[in-house]
Amino acid sequence: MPLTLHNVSAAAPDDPNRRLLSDVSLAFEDGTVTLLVGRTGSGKSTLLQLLAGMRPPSSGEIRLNDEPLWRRRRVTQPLLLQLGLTFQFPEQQLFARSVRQEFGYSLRPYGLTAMEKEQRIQSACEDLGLGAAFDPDRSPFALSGGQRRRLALATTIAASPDWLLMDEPTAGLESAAAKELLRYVQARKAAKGGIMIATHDLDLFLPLADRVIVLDCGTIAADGTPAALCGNPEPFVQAGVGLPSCVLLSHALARNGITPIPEGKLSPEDMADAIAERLKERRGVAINVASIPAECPDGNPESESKSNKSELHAPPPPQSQAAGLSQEGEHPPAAAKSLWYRLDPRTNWLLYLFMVLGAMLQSSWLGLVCAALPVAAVYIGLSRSALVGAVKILKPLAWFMAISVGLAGLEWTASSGFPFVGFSLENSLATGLNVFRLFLITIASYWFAATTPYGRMVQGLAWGLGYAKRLKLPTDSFALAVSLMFKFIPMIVREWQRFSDIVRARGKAAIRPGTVRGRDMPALVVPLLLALFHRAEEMTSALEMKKIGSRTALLGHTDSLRLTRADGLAIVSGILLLGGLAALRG
Ligand SMILES: Nc1ncnc2c1ncn2[C@@H]1O[C@H](COP(=O)(O)OP(=O)(O)OP(=O)(O)O)[C@@H](O)[C@H]1O
Repeated sequence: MPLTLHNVSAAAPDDPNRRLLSDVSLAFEDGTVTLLVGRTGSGKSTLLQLLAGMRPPSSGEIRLNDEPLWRRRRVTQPLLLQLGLTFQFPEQQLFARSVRQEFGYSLRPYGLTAMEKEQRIQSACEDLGLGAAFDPDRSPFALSGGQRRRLALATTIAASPDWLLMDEPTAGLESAAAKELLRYVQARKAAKGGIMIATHDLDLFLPLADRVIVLDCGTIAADGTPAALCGNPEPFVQAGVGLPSCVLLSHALARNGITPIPEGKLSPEDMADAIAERLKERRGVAINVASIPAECPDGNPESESKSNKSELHAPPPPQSQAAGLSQEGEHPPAAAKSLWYRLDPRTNWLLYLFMVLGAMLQSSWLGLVCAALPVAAVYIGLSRSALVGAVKILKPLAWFMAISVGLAGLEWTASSGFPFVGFSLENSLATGLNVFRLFLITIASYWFAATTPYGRMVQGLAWGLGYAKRLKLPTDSFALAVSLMFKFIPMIVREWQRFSDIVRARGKAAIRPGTVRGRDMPALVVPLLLALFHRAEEMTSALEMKKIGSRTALLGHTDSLRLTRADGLAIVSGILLLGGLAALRG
């Protein structure tokens, strides 16, 4: 049952013109272990997610057992059941009250009997060396970090998918646990389907891999057996992966006059045997060390100097990758050409405050509808990803609004001893007015967070607070709270996206990407909240540290702030609109 990609490309969700993968054609055969290697941001996770049916390709086709994976923007459940994806930091996906329930969630789509489930759990725990230490009724949160990581991997392994796709499975695993995983991969090789591992840990996985695919800027830079690539390791160097230890050792031995280790000796044990063999030969034959050039690994001075050169002059990371490495939220998306992204942050602050004040001032529905118009207008020209993020935040808020308005209208009366439920439109509308105001303020806040990179936001704030400081007002704590709040809003959207991908992969729901089933909500919300608490804690400490280090560091520098004509126009329009809204209230 081969898994194939034909001319597959993938675009960035926030910019259809930015390609994360370009024209990739690959075929994966049963019984193979394939490594995906490449520097960070080269597209390994993107490729795994495409193969797992997590996101559709922007062009090209993916087929499993000769059937197209995607039909009408969905992957059918029978195909999804054959694919198992483990994410980076898998321990963050845990949510259930017990280890057994955690497995239960991952196994539910497979319709197994209770006994089959129990066997799968036992076997997956043993496979990952969790056996004896593991009580299925224990809370997963009572486990150590490494055990949680293994448990999360075990939940996918227990489902026994034909194609097991693992993203950095050994990151953060202790060496013994990594060896258990290695043993599992080795043992599973004979089963139907195959295994794909995106990894930076070449040394660990090379000896058992059948194939290595080197990715560079979303394209296939090399595709071959480990032995062939170690024999000609230039693609590793070109793609910024670095040379595996077996190649480095071979080079070092050659420099010391020991003939390079034959191809295919990739594990420490095999290399040790080969070295012992060479040393035995050496005792018999006197080797003229001086005849081997000092810089030459394989007797070919050209290849070494070439490889050294490329190591020293590795190509700079491509733009797309540089973007991937940049600070979260520090740069607007590439597609972001609209006016809002180009304004000075002080203008964005003012427009945001005008929108909030405009909404706060209104006490009638007519006033609120008028206040909603400029809030809607500023969304014109936002990038696609910003709009998608806004919908994600606003949808649950709209539900909350509808439910609150409905509940607020309910009236309980006890006439003739019977409880009677009535409905007061007046009460309902009064609540609706307040909730709608909150809705507008949230939309305005999201607009501000989406259009103003965090660093610029802080600069704008610093400028304003500079004046407050002169009046001896306590500005630092205020700055800290505001900075945290605005850094947090886009982070919620990103984390929601990440965890909704994880529950889709675990729950095997044949639904469109970006949607989540009601029954998957606990598996989404619990890890999401935990991750957000964790991030909030980290951010608060980091910002506090900055504050302690220097009272002004938190607020940053304001030298790069420049007001342009467009800023002037935007501010004047904002003031006029606010004046109009204030008059409306009067
Ligand atoms: N949801 C997204 N929106 C925009 N860009 C994205 C998104 N996901 C990934 N990218 C970009 O796609 C490129 C490839 O990312 P990917 O995660 O596939 O790389 P990787 O090789 O797995 O990196 P690593 O080794 O760090 O995990 C990066 O430049 C990244 O910034």
